[in-house]
Amino acid sequence: MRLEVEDLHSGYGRIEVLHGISMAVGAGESVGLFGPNGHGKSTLLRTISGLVPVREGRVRFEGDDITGASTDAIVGKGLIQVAQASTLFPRMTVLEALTLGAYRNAAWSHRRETLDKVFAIFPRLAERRSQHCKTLSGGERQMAAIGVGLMAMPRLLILDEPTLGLAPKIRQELAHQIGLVAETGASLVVVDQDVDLLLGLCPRLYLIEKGRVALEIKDRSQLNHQDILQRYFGSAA
Ligand SMILES: Nc1ncnc2c1ncn2[C@@H]1O[C@H](COP(=O)(O)OP(=O)(O)OP(=O)(O)O)[C@@H](O)[C@H]1O
Repeated sequence: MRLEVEDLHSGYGRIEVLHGISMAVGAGESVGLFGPNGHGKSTLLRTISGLVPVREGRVRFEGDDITGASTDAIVGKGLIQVAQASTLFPRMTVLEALTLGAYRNAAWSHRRETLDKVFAIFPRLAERRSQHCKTLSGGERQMAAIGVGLMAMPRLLILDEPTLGLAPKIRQELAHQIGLVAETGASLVVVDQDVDLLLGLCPRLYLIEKGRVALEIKDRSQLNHQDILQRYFGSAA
């Protein structure tokens, strides 16, 4: 298993947000997380990445126990969480930001080949390599944020709502590109509100409700969209 999360508890101050989450991601597997707003998806991702402390439970990455490890150590192992696109370095060019993404030791010596792969997945980034990040459109900025993550040569890439706020057409383009990212061999964990998009990308999904795994969908062919809506919103509207 690339990632194993066992009975994970975490939260902020006196509030516990995750009440014992267990989940796993295999090598090269793409796993989707969805569920109502504010029920702990981002907290789960941030706890896995070491940004929020673990209170109870275990996180293992490629067999190593990384519970309580520093974010540096976690990133060093190739567990990469893509930053919010809005926090991309505004004054850097696309090329500078991408190059910075390769700072991890293991990735630096491969940065030229990796850059070619990133440009092959995201041709718009190649076209805009000299443009400042702050002048990119929302969709392009998201592509750049994922590109920066890819430059670190991730073993597992975490995407928290990559299509948030994007128009349907650009959302489709990005979904296709995330599919190409999955083909690079990196495992993916993707949170998105767009359940159709997740179903297209991820053979396995977890529904997160009230800080717990409410449902694991192992075979998407057995579940149609209506069923998910029923489960998710309490109606098949
Ligand atoms: N930095 C923080 N300090 C205190 N409480 C927080 C913090 N971040 C999140 N929370 C709270 O933790 C709970 C879970 O939030 P979280 O962002 O993990 O949910 P989510 O499922 O990712 O929702 P969304 O889809 O809206 O991002 C919410 O009640 C939220 O208000």
